[in-house]
Amino acid sequence: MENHPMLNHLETLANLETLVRQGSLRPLDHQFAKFVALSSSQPVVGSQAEAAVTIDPQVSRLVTLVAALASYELGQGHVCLLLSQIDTARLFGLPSKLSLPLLDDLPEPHLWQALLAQSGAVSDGSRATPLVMDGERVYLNRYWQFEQLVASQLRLRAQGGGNDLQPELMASKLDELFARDYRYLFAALQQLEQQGGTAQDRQREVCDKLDVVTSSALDWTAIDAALVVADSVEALSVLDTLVPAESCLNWQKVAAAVALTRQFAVISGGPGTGKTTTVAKLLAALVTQALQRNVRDEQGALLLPDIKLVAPTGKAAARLTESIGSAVDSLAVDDVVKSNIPTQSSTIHRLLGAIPNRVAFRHNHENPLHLDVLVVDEASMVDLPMMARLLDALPAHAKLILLGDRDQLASVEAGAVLGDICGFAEQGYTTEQSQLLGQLTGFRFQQAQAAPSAVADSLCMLQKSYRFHAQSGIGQLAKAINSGKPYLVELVWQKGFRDIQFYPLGSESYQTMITNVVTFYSDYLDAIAEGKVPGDVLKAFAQVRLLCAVREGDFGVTGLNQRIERALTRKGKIAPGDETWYVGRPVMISQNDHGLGLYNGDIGIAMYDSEVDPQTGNRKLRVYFEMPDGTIRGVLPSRLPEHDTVYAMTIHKSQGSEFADTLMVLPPDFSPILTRELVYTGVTRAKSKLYMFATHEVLKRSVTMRTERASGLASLLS
Ligand SMILES: Nc1ncnc2c1ncn2[C@@H]1O[C@H](COP(=O)(O)OP(=O)(O)OP(=O)(O)O)[C@@H](O)[C@H]1O
Repeated sequence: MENHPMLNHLETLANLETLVRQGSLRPLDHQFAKFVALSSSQPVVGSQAEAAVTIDPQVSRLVTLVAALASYELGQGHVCLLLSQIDTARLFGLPSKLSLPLLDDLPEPHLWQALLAQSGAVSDGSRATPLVMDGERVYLNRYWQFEQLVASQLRLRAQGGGNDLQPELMASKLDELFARDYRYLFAALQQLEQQGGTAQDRQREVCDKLDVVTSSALDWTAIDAALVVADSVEALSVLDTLVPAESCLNWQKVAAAVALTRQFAVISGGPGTGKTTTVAKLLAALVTQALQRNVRDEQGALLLPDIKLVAPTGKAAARLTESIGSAVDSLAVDDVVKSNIPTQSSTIHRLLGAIPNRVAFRHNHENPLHLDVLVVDEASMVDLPMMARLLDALPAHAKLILLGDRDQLASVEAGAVLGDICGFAEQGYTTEQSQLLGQLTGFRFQQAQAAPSAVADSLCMLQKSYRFHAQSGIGQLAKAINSGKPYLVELVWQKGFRDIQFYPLGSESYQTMITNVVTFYSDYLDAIAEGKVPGDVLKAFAQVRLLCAVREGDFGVTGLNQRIERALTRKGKIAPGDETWYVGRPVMISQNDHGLGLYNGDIGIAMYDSEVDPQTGNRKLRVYFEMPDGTIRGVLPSRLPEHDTVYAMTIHKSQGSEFADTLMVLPPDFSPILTRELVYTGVTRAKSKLYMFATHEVLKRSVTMRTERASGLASLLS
């Protein structure tokens, strides 16, 4: 009886159940372990295990624990459990006195692989088992399948796509679209003249504005002589010969060329590096190519690419609609080209056809999407399951372009798809791709040292920010944070940039933070009081946000929301009384409601309806939202899906948004949630001004901590 397998399952399960009761484990993890424990009692049919081991109690005990661990890791954002990285003293993040007894008579983790292979609940993916083991990685079966699908689709699409490319036509189109614009250089030179800039300063501006890469090969005496006499933008065109195209490298042009040559491309870059501008030009090139090809369908209609634009959240989709709209507007191309580039974006959920109360979507490989080109913005927010569903629904011929910032936080749910893909960016291009890109752009490329990954030819990283110039503290701070070197971050604060302000955390600065927030939020509340339309009120609210790293406590979203609410009430800006709902209450949706078209992360503000209800003679309080297409919708509070007050929000939830004034607070005690990616994401939400409230110590430690997400995607793509 002592070695009875069920007794052992039960023992492990009982331990796991205790952890659930203590709040250390999710009920879901326990349930999954229970399910796996049952499956594990089925030996592998026809295997050696069936004959020799049948149901080894140690195996079933181990597989039960591993199932709970894999499920727990998934909850932490990891796609799989890495057996080699199991810390026996900290299972489920527990202290060692609780962790070690869970292992009891189990062997050291380096022996687990062999034991797990004997379980009926584990396979290499060739059988329908709840767990899949791939080397040292253990997956929940569905997640293994998602990863396989994403990897195989990306590998496939990264190979081709340039077959119908017309290199000469596209090369001249790219030359036109990415032609040098001397206006920026002229403006910079004028500013330098006012400041008494030197020849060295002028040289720096030329290198920066014209993307010079081989500066030593240029005749700087002749160039400077031309610069000092140039009295107009046109006069700078002498630089066409003095600074020839071969000495420059415009990465935006390269990014567009990469996307022309592949069916799958990634354009990654920090805020304001021109991802949207580049994709607008790329779409113009694709439309031009189709117009010139002049292929018609049976009805005689011209065949033009069906282009769709999407983003993971409603907010991000609304931002994309706005930014691509203005990028397309400012393109120097024919109206017929412009009019065939869509500017309306939607959410990925909407594109895939969300079905209420179901995880499945209307579109999948059996019912693919109708499109030729798909642009996905804010791709760092797309988790592994969503990427898998998107790729599954993408028609075989379609081109997929991912835009995003690889340095931002990974998706809320499991995976770091964009980060994993971009890990190959430093490998360089293959000989074949270097030649093709050279033909398309006129630039010369260094070829990859070794055989690069299957996706390396699909990647382009944009480095130069057009939003944050050299005098911008936000840009410098973001760069320093990404370097992972705290002393560089410290140096940036010391330089005294006007757009960033650091407040060492303390009771005084805490009060300053609340006072600042109240002053900033007065703008949108005054707009309501002045009877402005909901669209304007939402715009005013979107100018400011307080971002927190954590949810609970005085430095978290919940505590700060209450404090801000009280402070605004004292100021007479809002009047909540005992009511949950009051005029001016801003809320964020935390649960998708497909029927209402409201999604997790959407922000609305409560205001009175402009019309009087004929029955009551009163005006109804509604919560107004901006929809992805830019329209405004008012919803009765009672109809809203789950939501929270949103004067303060987590940095996680702020992804895909930007605010003119961003206040950011880190808790006084360090915790593993505080990472470089978190701080970088928070800082780069600020467009004009950043106010940071933190201790130097916590900020320093956060900058050195990297988010690591276990996954096998990079190895499948290598
Ligand atoms: N090559 C360029 N020369 C001058 N200005 C540029 C260039 N590329 C982009 N810009 C300008 O920089 C700003 C940011 O560009 P864009 O919106 O394309 O960047 P983005 O990377 O998409 O930004 P975000 O991170 O906000 O999505 C815009 O005002 C755009 O007009």
